[in-house]
Amino acid sequence: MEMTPYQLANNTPLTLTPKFTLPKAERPNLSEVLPSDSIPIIDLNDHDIDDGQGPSPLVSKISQACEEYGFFHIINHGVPKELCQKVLVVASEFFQLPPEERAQYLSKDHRKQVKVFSYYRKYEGIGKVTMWSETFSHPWHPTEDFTHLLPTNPPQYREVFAEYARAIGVLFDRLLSLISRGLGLDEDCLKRRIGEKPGLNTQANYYPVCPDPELTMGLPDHNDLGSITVLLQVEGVTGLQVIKDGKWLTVDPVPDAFVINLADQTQVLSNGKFKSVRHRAVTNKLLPRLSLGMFYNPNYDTVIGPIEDLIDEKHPPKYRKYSFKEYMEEFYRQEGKRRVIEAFELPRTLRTCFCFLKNKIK
Ligand SMILES: O=C(O)CCC(=O)C(=O)O
Ligand SMILES: [Fe+2]
Repeated sequence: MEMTPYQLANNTPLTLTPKFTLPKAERPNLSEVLPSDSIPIIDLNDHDIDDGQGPSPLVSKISQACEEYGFFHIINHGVPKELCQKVLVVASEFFQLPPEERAQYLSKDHRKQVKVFSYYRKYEGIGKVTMWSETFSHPWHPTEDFTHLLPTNPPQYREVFAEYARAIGVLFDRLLSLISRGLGLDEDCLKRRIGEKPGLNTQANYYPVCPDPELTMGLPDHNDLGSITVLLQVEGVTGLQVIKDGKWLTVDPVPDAFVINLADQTQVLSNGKFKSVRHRAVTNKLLPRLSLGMFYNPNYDTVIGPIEDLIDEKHPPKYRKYSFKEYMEEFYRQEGKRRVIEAFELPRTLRTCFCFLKNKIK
């Protein structure tokens, strides 16, 4: 049965024309992707009192997951199930609006706060290939600054989103504090280092049904930019994959869970102890998929670099200090390659020198 293709906001039908087809070497190779059984599921209700001997069982589990995977699920996270369902409904209704209604948000200008766009990658000899998805992105806090820019259709969008953002704000504080303690730091350390007035953005990714998922990608492989990401995915439709020991693993949705993934700034702040993991989203033949990421980024003026308490002779700094503005300039310079922190790595010879200078660079 022929399906009617999804109409992107720019009124292009999403079909397997060369514009949306990946060169052979870049295809997802789905038969080689492994199942996700091993990705940790962490219960936030676990025992969380430090007993004076070491971190609480909850903090130990989190820090182990951050070190080994940089990716984990959380359950019993305190965000009501109904609220998660409601936010997925309004986000998915948004993508069902007629293309001309979504088109008012179309923009390639990265400074624009509220925008609809599609990811693409440039390939040598081929040029741009557009990914099999559409993304709607906007800030999630402080709501009074941007709510008037959000859609009035679907009618509940603004209200549901504001409620979801409040709940996720509380969750971010808890996660940042658990991850900070997992690094052996005080609970406010990470949040303090990510700094004042963080850039809080959300991204709803819609992946329409694809006649041949082997030929396309929903979202190409990348690392997230900020500190941590809280991702909600619709249940029953897979698509997210992460790389572990050189192999792609699927991250199947776990009921009532969020996926937490560490992003580049946490890898740098932790001096490489905690991993920002490469991930991607593939497409599906039978069902469309929707994911909703909530991001917590430093603002442009914040200076990021390995936290001094984590540096000693055995752990010389792996990265130089940079402002988040510099990081983003590098990000845009790479045009989607998204291997940004590699540009801030210190050459090995310099790392040990920095140790001698430790007191000076504080
Ligand atoms: O759709 C997904 O599961 C992945 C989304 C993602 O990686 C992102 O928005 O950064
Ligand atoms: Fe991501």
